[in-house]
Parts: sequence; C-alpha cells; structure tokens
Amino acid sequence: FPMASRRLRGFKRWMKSQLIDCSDALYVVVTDDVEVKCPLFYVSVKALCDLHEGDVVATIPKDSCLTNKTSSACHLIADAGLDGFLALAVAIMYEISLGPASRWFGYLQIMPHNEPIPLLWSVEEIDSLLAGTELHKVVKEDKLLVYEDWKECIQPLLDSSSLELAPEFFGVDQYLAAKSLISSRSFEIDDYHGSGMVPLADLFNHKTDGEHVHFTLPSAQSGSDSDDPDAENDNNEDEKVEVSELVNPKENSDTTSSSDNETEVSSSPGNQSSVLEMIIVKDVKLGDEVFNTYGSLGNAALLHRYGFTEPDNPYDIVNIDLELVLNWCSSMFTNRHSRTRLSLWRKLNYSGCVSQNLEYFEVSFHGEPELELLILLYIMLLPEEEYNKLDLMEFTADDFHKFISVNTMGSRKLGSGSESELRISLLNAGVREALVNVANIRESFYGSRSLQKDLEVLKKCSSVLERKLYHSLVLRVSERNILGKLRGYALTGTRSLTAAKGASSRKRRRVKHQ
Ligand SMILES: C[S@@+](CC[C@H](N)C(=O)[O-])C[C@H]1O[C@@H](n2cnc3c(N)ncnc32)[C@H](O)[C@@H]1O
Repeated sequence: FPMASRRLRGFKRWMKSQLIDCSDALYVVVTDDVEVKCPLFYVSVKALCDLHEGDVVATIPKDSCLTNKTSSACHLIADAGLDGFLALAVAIMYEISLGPASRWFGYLQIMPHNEPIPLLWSVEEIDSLLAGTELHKVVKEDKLLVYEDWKECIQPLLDSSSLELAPEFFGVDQYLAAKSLISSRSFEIDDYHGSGMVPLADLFNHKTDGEHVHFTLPSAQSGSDSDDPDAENDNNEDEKVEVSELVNPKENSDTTSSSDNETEVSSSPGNQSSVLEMIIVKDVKLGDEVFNTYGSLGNAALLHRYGFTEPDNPYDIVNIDLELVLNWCSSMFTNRHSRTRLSLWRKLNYSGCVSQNLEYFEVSFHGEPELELLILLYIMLLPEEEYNKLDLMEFTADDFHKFISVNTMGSRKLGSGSESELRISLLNAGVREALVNVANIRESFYGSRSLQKDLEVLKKCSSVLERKLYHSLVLRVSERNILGKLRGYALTGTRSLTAAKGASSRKRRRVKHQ
C-alpha cells in the first residue's frame, strides 16, 4: 500500500521532529483496504517483541498535541470567545486549511478525513439503521445541535473579512468531520490544554476489559499528585493520573464510568509535567496487537462516539422510558388510577434515572431491570384495598420494603432485607406479566423485522464494506437480546447467567448529546 506507507513514513519523521518518542518495540500497521472505493486507512499498533507491565512505550510532549492552546488558531479562538470542543474543532479545521504549512501536517496526513460515527450519517440512514435503538433520537438531535453551533459560532468567523478564512475548510461538513475526529480520537490532556488531539496515542484501538496500555502523566508527577495510598500499586481506571480516556470525561460523563477518570492537575501550565506517557499495564506477546481502552462502554456509546461496536459487550444496557411504562399503564387502567399510583411511588421517594429531561429505567446486560421499575409496576397493580392502606401511611422506602414482605410472605419477616429478596417479593404474577408487556412494547420500536431476521442479515454483512449496517445491526441485536433476557427474568425471577465481568455494577449510561 504505497500511499499508506508513504504517509506513515512521513508521520514517523514528523514524530521525531516533535520529539515524540515511540519505542522501537511498537510497530504501527497501516492497512489500506483495497476493496473499499475511497482510501480507508485502518491503523493499529502491534508489538515487535514481548512487552511487560511497566514498560514505557511512548513519551509525547504536550506541546506536540493539537489543542486550543497550541494551534496557530489560538488567537482567533480566544478572540472569538470559543472554548471546549467547538474551539478544538476550529483548531483542527484551521490546521487542515494550512496544508503543508501546518505544524501538524505530518500528523494530519495519517488521520482519516472523518470517523463515520452516526452523527455523519444521513437522516435516512439514521432513521433506517438506528430506529428503535438507544441512539436513534439522540443522534437526530445531535445533528440539529451541531448545525446550530456551526451557524452560531463558525459562520460568523467566515463572514468576518479580517480573518480571511477559506470557506471550503470551515463548512458544516468540515465541522462535522472535525467533530467526529474529536469524538473518536481526542484526549483530555490537562486543565490548561483541555481536550486535544494526541499524536501516536490515538493510533491504539480499543478492547473492552482487555487493554494493554494506559495513557498517563509520568510517574514522578503521579507520586506527587495523589495522596491516595492505594493509587500507586493499583492500575485500575480510577487512578487519578490516568489520561486514558479518548474523550473529555467532564463533558461525556453520562455514558461511561470515565467520569471517575479525570486527570487532576493544576491549571497553570508551569506546574505541570510537559510530557505524557504510554505505559504497558498488561504483558503483550510479540506480534500481538497492543490495545488501549476507551472506557467501560456499551455498544450504544461505542457506536455514538467511535463508530464501532463489539459483539457480546458486557457493558450493554437497554433503557425503558417512564413514558413507555405509563403508556402501558394507561392501556390497562384509568388515567386517574395511573396518576395516583405514580404519585404514591414518588411520595415514597422513588424515581427513575434522569438525563436530558427524560426519566427512564435501565435494564442491565443480564436482563435485570432497575428495582424502581419493579416497585412502580407493583404499586400500579396493587389491589385497591392494599393501595388505600399504603396511601394512608406516612411511609419511608424502608417501611415500604417491610410492607411488601408482609404483603407477599404473610407475617414472615423479610430475611436479610437484601435487594434480591425484595426483588423476589415484588415479582408477583401481575408484575411478571407487566414486565413482559413492557419489554414487548420496547421491542416493537425496532419495527416488524424479527430478531431472527436481524441475525441472518448480520451474518451475511461485512464489517468493513458495510460498516454502518454491520455496527447498527450489532447494536440492534445486543439490545434485543437484553430485552429477551428481561422477559426471561420476568418469568424466572433470576437474571441471565451469561455472565460477563463488569456488567453487574449499575451505572447511569444513557447516551447524551455529542
Ligand atoms: C483512536 S482511533 C484508533 C486508530 C484507528 N484505528 C485509525 O485507523 O486511526 C479510534 C478509531 O479506531 C477504530 N477502532 C478502535 N477500536 C476498534 C475496535 N475494537 N473495533 C473496530 N474499530 C475500532 C474506530 O474507527 C475508532 O473510531
């Protein structure tokens, strides 16, 4: 692949010029897929020898990163009062517009023009490929918001005669392309630089729960940074000095545990280390790919931000909106009944997860719904007499749990009062049936094509040549499998045993706007 190799050689020379130190033990592989009409570079990083935990495989000066502060557009950005991702998008578009005159030319040469995340799909593609999935609504809204941002903040720059920006580099499409690169490749560097593009670090692909490399501040600084005695010998994701997220954890804390992962360094550039390091956290064998982690993300979040999915992703979830549950209630009961039962649920201090003005309940990878949903259905279905009793009492949630145990198990005491016992008590015949109905309504959002048919289409689909179709199908299938497990949970009262690490701890992961 002559073109790809030429660009890669140029990138290596550029890294040297920027004092980026890439270990000889790493081998950057560029694949140029000849079957795809437009040139598609797919980069991965492999090990040229056995790598061991603790090995530093790259050192990257912060000054070589493309950020709002380092870009030659920094004055333009400051004068326009832009910050955050919008400013970074302007910095990227500006450096691209400079061509070979850009300090990042050698780096931009191996960067794709864009990452085909759903934000860049046409409205028709979004409607046909994402209908029913967790991403459908959010991506459509993203598209509108991005267009509004462009009109409000970027178009005025083009209209300004003093800036003389070349319009062909700053249009909506170029802005969308820059947004997709930021979404899929940027890192939070530190408080001074904010998020930025980090050469070399952004060539590592992601593997859920299987990463070999972490992106960090050098260890001397990490020692002084943290007063947590456990931090030094523990390379888990919560370690304060990690910079391993490929996204800004502050702005994307909805979809991931990465909000635990913020880099805490002071805000003046003077106090900070001037380099970033990539350190091996798990041994790699000669010839194997070296993976990073982009966080503990389900497929909706992976597709939204990075444009790919993973089959059998243990961090997958499905959300069931409160509105859907209330619609089901309206089909069963009078409006008054639903309303009063819902207020009792609220009076007991229950609520769903809330994000972007939506209230919803998560269903885990194992098909286990949130307790709050079971309690809501239980209260909806309580016989009138029981409901009246309950309504008259000044209850706390604890009293309510006792009420359920007495109600369901006679005078027997609720054993240890554990959540699993409470769940079993709540799962009476009515609640089980309601759960199945709610799962069926949620499933109907995917349209008339059966899961079986989805699986058949997926089997024949190429993840390279039909990338959008492939990843949207993996997302559909993973979500529908969870709904199937939810129905199983309703029938048996036990969560699916196709256990996978990590999925048991509940986190708020509704996908938020880009
Ligand atoms: C930070 S870049 C990694 C380098 C990238 N492969 C390249 O060619 O430049 C992130 C992008 O790599 C791809 N990627 C990373 N991990 C992947 C995976 N496990 N499966 C499929 N694509 C992946 C996605 O296109 C993602 O948006």
